[in-house]
Amino acid sequence: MRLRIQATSKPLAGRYCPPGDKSISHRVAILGGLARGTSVIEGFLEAADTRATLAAMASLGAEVTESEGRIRITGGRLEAGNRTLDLGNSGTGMRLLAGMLSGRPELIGHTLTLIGDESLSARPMDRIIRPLSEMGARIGSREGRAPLSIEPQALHGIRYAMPVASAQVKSALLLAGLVADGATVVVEPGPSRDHTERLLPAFGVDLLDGAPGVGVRGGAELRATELRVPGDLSSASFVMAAALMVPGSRVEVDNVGLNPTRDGVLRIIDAMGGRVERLSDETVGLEPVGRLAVHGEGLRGLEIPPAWVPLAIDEFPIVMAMAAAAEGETVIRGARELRVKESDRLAVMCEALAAVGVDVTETPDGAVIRGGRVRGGRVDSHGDHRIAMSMAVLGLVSEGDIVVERAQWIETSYPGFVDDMVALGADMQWEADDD
Ligand SMILES: O=C(O)C1=C[C@@H](OP(=O)(O)O)[C@@H](O)[C@H](O)C1
Ligand SMILES: C=C(OP(=O)(O)O)C(=O)O
Repeated sequence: MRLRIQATSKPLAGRYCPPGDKSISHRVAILGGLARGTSVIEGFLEAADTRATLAAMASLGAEVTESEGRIRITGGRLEAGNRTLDLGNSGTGMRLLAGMLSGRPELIGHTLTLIGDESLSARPMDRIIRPLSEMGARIGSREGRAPLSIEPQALHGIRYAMPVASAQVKSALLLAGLVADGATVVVEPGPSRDHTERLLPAFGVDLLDGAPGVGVRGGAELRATELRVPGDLSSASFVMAAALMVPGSRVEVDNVGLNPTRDGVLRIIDAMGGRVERLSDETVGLEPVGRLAVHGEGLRGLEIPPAWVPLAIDEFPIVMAMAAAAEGETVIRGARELRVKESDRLAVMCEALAAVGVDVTETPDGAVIRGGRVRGGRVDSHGDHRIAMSMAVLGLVSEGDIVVERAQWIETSYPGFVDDMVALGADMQWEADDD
């Protein structure tokens, strides 16, 4: 399916509630499946990635039911069996499950195979295989890539200094550490999202302060819990960018997660001169959540401090789209990690921006974007949800239409994206492919 976007003639306006947080939903599916009892989860993200993780836990024996917008997960009894688990497009699902499964005592003697789609099968898994193997895990791979075949083994804790800030690596090790002998401690080179650390205590697991790292001691029994998943700031950032880019817009964003380990996009918007008011702040359960008002009053280019990159790692495609619509030059450095996401996001965004007439130069670890004129044209999502949504947002301020081919990949993280944008006044429509 392709998505056609017309420049909007009127400001965007209204109140908007983002879908549930993807990172937290993955973690809740896994921890709920491990915990004894029934966990009740409100706001779980209904999207392809999180459904894949939930389905994997169900095929490992967790009971999952859904009613009245809540899911109930009854866990604590993983079933042995030789199974193939399909994680689709989801790096988080594959890496966290690999960590969780690699030491499960009830699965020793069996082999679990983790597979994914073409994009996921090209992404590096050696970053988890190496430290998990150090703990005693046995994980086969195709030269460090999926499919992964996991033969659960008794594990021992390690102290691991991570070479890159990655919440997926950190979480894979902490999940493995839940059943390892002794303490497992991870030390990051810089902060990455800390949802796993916030959730573990809610499921009855004490964290170890391994300053400057964080850890767990093996053997804790997880207990079911009730919690509400906040709205996803990464998904909301597409709508926020649209409101910032279309002059005169005012959009209120409700119930959005404001965890400081992943609010880099708010820092970037602020440094671009974008006006985002914090109307309220509260802590819902374990995570800070708030209500924001976003105003379309213009943006200017900036040099993004490399230290902010891990705090906004998934927002770079939309930041690049904002930079294209901003006045002046934006410089991105220290963002090589973007090359190993669902697509090579530096290459693909630079190609897409150039295709719609933006003056952009790709660099080995970033890009230089000179904002101003966006002519319009046809681009391909490269099977990457965030590329599709970023280019769709840019279509709102482009001279001619932007057409995004293979935009159905939006389903990966945000199936309601087009409906939400249209409800706020955007002009975008699905078109069937020609053939
Ligand atoms: O832990 C998580 O939920 C995520 C961590 C990030 O990946 P890395 O850990 O590879 O940086 C991010 O890109 C991904 O969308 C979600
Ligand atoms: C990188 C992403 O997800 P994952 O690594 O889970 O595929 C993303 O959602 O942008």
